[in-house]
Amino acid sequence: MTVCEAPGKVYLFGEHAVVYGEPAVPAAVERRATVTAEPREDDHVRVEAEDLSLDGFTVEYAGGTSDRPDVDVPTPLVEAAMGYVDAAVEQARDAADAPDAGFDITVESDIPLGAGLGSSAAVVVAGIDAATRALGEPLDRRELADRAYRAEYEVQDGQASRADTFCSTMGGAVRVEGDDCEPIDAPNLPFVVGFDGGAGDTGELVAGVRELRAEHEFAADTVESIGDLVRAGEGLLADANPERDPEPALLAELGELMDFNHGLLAALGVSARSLDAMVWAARDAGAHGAKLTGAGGGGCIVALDESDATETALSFTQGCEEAFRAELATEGVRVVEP
Ligand SMILES: Nc1ncnc2c1ncn2[C@@H]1O[C@H](COP(=O)(O)OP(=O)(O)OP(=O)(O)O)[C@@H](O)[C@H]1O
Ligand SMILES: C[C@@](O)(CCO)CC(=O)[O-]
Ligand SMILES: [Mg+2]
Repeated sequence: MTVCEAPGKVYLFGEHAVVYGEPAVPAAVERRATVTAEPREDDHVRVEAEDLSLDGFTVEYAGGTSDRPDVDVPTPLVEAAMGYVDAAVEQARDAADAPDAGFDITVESDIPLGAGLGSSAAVVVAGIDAATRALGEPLDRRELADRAYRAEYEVQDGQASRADTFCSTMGGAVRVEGDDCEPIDAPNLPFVVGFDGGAGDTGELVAGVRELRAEHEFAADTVESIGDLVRAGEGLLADANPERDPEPALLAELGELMDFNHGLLAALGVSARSLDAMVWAARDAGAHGAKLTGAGGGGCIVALDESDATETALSFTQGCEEAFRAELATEGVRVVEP
């Protein structure tokens, strides 16, 4: 039995635009998915997902092979819930040249699903790492990140960038532009997260932006403007001393870019009333900046505030179900039990 865990992430800048080749800067945070992989004698995949909630109810089931004969939940829901785990297992089988390898998989996670904190990427990264190690074929991090990206790309029908999975694999802050993925040195930024208790479907939200971008040149220009904003932000990070707490002036400039990024994402149709309410509550409380994080449509915002004011304000904001400080996860995917 092998146990691996991988972190979720927040986007400082660049979600959605990164799907179209613009740069993005996500940062891993200490909310993790833990996957246990135990090889089986047969070719079945049995999955127990303890922390799985879909559309307001919890799905708990044990899955057989991909047609899952022994679950009592309608197949489309099961496929929606377990698509990422299935894709991770397929990548592990391919990497180990073991097409009929069976596994008992357990997934536990403290990353809210569909909330913009990269739960899918963390599950896929930890799942591939645990399954390949269980087969005696551990992957180096670059191949692991690449295979995890291919898994998300498949599940999301081609609507995925490398950003989430590279960030969850490597930890820390990273810069992704197309196939160019690199860790970057960044100061430990004071992230505060607000969670509305809801969720958005990444594949659907990305598809919506793709359609808008194809239909209107101004939407394509908006995506390019996010890229310009990200390049400005990474320039600020490059000039900062990663060993020291960020200067107030840096936080103010980063926060201004975050505010602008949120506005552009809202123009692309991926914000929501609850996200806007939390963003404005954070700003009114004195946050340097605030924006939705991830695919949007519901879920989480991320703000910069070294004080407790934003976390307190969010906790009293109607529509905010949870507010918490998100510590930078400097370590990416790691082995809990070899
Ligand atoms: N604990 C878990 N157990 C099993 N599957 C999970 C778990 N957490 C997430 N998933 C899978 O990931 C899906 C959510 O992924 P999705 O990309 O839509 O949102 P996200 O990754 O949380 O947010 P974002 O992609 O915007 O950062 C769930 O529907 C489920 O298929
Ligand atoms: C919306 C998106 O940019 C981030 C989702 O967390 C999709 C992706 O990059 O795969
Ligand atoms: Mg995701």
